[in-house]
Amino acid sequence: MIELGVNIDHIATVRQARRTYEPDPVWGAVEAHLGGADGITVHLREDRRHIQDADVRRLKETTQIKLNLEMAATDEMVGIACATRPEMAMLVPEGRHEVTTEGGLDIVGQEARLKDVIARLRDAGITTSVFIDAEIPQIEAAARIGASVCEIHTGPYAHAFYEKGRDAEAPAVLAELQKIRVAGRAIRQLGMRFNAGHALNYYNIQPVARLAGIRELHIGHAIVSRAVFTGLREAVREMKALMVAAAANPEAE
Ligand SMILES: CC(=O)[C@@H](O)[C@H](O)COP(=O)(O)O
Ligand SMILES: NCC(=O)COP(=O)(O)O
Repeated sequence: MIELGVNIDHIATVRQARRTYEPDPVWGAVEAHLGGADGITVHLREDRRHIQDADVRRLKETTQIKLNLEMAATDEMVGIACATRPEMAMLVPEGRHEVTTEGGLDIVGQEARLKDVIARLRDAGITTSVFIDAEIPQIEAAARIGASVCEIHTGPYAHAFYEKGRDAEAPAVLAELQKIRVAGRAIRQLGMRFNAGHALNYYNIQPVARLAGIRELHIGHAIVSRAVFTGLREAVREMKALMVAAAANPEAE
């Protein structure tokens, strides 16, 4: 069964706009769970622009579904992850001036250091994931450093989909989807779990959810945006229904 991890960063973004106590991401996690989420994702950024350290601790204590902590591969973040022990930690690249994550992690260029980070997380009992572009050298490097999961960056696919008038059959969209498909095959052949995420929404989700062997999709901005108008539980329910319907007719292997 395909799983949905709901990224609740932007509940904290609204809270931090006033540096106050509401809306509370922990309430968001409960609502997402009740809407059918299989997991909760938060990105504890080095600049703490949205999610705060205390949020991660409170989520770990209260959330009854899996917690996925997105983090830069720094000593500070590894320390927080090992102390908090989320079910999964995903290494992501971070730029101080980016609005959101702009690309996948370059594992090839820093294998020895990332291998050590992955080992420290694994020794703490945390499932290790890496956020990477749909490129075979990065997938092979992920396997070499001992990652258990690869989350393929779906941003290029999502941007092509939007730019081509939300036409899922446009050649540029099909080309980006094909890169994710090929990446997924390589990830599975190397014995890792095939996840995907970034900029997925209610319109572009189904071709990705149909890919052979896809296990988990992480979606935040689109769900929290819709939740402003429908409530989070309903926004999660609608996304999960689209995913499950698509995954019921998966692509052939
Ligand atoms: C790794 C990824 O694709 C996103 O989840 C991103 O890291 C979320 O961070 P923001 O919520 O700050 O955009
Ligand atoms: N890792 C991707 C994620 O958690 C959600 O990304 P987005 O849907 O907020 O772009």
